[in-house]
Amino acid sequence: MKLSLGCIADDYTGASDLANTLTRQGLRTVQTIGVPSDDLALPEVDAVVVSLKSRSTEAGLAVTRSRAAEKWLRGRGAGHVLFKICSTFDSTDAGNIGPVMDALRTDSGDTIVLVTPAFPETGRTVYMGNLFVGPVPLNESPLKDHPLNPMHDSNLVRVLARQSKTRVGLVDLATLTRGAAAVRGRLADLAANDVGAAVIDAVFDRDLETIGGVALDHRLSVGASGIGLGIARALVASGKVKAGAAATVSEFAVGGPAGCLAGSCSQATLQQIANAEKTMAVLHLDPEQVIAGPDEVRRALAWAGERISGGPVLIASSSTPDQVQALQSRHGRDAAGHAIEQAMADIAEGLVRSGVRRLVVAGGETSGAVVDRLRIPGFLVGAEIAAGVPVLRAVGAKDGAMLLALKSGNFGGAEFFSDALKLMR
Ligand SMILES: Nc1ncnc2c1ncn2[C@@H]1O[C@H](COP(=O)(O)OP(=O)(O)OP(=O)(O)O)[C@@H](O)[C@H]1O
Ligand SMILES: O=C(O)[C@@H](O)C(=O)CO
Repeated sequence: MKLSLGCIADDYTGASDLANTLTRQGLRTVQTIGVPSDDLALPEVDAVVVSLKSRSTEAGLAVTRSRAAEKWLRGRGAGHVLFKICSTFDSTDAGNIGPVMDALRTDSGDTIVLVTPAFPETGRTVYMGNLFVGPVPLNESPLKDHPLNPMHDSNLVRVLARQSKTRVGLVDLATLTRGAAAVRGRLADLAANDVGAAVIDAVFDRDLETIGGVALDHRLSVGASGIGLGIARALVASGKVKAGAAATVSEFAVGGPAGCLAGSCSQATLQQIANAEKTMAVLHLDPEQVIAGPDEVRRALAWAGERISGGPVLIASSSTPDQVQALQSRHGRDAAGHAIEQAMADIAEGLVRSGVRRLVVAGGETSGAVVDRLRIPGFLVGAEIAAGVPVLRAVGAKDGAMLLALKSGNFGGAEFFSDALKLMR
């Protein structure tokens, strides 16, 4: 297997978002959980998205894991590697986007790296280096209240410069609009001035197509699904990937009981949970009790056990920003987050033990904890539930056939949970 594109995603929902985008553009794509072991039978594919849980870990660990993934991908022939970050640039001044980018740039030998989290289909656009979420700058969006990576600066040149050892420059929309040659010229000027990373504006998919073509001159790029779309279209346009070759994923029904878990506290998820109350049984965990010990997990599993044969259930730890802040001030941000993630993984494990084979999970970190606990080594991409969220069919799972949907916190429409289950037969 010789890969046309290798991808390293810093969380699992982000990985399935990217795998979805690549598949929709015609690339045969598989999402793996971590660096695949040699005995994992992978189908013939154009792209592999290695999912890491490295967005919110200590930066050194994120670097080590990302380098191992890059080595594996290069070893399978990937000439270009995309480091997939969040379309809302989730990170702190300690990392991890800058440190991982720096390390991968050194390994790849590139003088300059293109960086853009733009993903217009989900309202993420970049102008003059400033990231917008829908109509508002990042720092005015709900991301300012993110439980792990609150974003208070929308200027990505500044944000990345605080994280990276290299100088960071900008390729603005005016340059991009003049075409690929103008972008190449600007990159050459920046590189000549010792700038190692260039944030590039993008507002429309056509901007990403230009960016994708230029990115393939290099061995590394950094961004969200939008740049993935651009690169995929460039690979197809250049004939390196045969258009429409994407494998059709088996559609056989998995059936049985279905469960949903929400650990995301994003505004979008809170609204989706409120709407789910109309169509399924919903249990709101008491986060304080989750941290106190295992009884809250037992209570949740007993509650689910009484209802699951009658229809899908949703179990949520999600709270409002004020409640999240209060909990974090009592227990610490990381300790609270970790305890709740592990409780969600315990609940997922219990649900699967009781026969659930269709599972929807909301939240990147939450999804990471759940998928790790279920020891699922990889996924093939099925139908698209919402922009950036596909149905995933597990490959090589010890529990046999299984369908999952891993929803990024901010993604999906108001009825996401029922929309997902309608497609997860
Ligand atoms: N009630 C709560 N109070 C404090 N923290 C919580 C609560 N419920 C969940 N959490 C934690 O908040 C974090 C949510 O992160 P997660 O990545 O799962 O969602 P997200 O950030 O909205 O999604 P994404 O990363 O896909 O955008 C997790 O660490 C989770 O354990
Ligand atoms: O890019 C995004 O917004 C998502 O794929 C994601 O990474 C959220 O965790």
